[in-house]
Amino acid sequence: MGLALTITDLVVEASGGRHLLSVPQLDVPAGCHLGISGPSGAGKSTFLHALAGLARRTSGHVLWDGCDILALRQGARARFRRDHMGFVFQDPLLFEEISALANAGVAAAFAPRRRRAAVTLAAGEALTTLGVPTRPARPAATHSGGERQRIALARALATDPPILLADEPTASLDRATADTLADALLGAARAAGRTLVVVSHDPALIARMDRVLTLRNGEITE
Ligand SMILES: Nc1ncnc2c1ncn2[C@@H]1O[C@H](COP(=O)(O)OP(=O)(O)OP(=O)(O)O)[C@@H](O)[C@H]1O
Repeated sequence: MGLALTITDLVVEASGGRHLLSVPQLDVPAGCHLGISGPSGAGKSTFLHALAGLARRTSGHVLWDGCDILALRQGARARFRRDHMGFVFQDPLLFEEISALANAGVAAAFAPRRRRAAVTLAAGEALTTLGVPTRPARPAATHSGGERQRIALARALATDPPILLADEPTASLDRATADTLADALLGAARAAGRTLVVVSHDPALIARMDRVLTLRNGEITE
């Protein structure tokens, strides 16, 4: 099941003090599929980074089921991300020399010892569900663009995170491949009631979200 998001008085500043992002209040229920759109430079990636506690010079509150990620120290934030969040980016960011399964299960190396086998198992299951061929094993570099992005999605799902954060997940894919990835992303979110936040310029992907926020100059317009 997903986590609910509550933001109050969130401000992210540039080093000179300029406001890159300002979100006075936002409530997103658990399991919601939230789309973030807006022109280039509007603050979309900054918003996503703030949700994960990764943005610098941040003030205010970002609560996931009541836990304020901005109030946690660095180590606790990293553990919160590890235990609750899966990330997908425009670039799949794979280790090119190792297999799809080794990539999808890479979180096992960082998981608590008792969870490692489950992460590896879930990685294999996610690849199967997403239709990524894994046998015979071959380097990730030899997989197609669409497969590579689905390997990245399987990697995000292997820890069974209640929150999925995606930044332009379809931007490097052609239309048909982008639609397949969108099916996979939304299917994975829906299957486990995950809270999904997707930053995208892709109107077809954004149109499939439960709710869409448009960012302009660092401020939200619904
Ligand atoms: N550390 C920083 N210092 C100063 N300016 C920054 C910093 N990080 C981001 N910015 C600026 O903040 C604005 C928002 O950046 P952001 O990457 O969030 O935009 P975006 O909406 O995701 O854009 P795009 O769609 O092009 O990826 C941009 O003008 C960017 O140059």
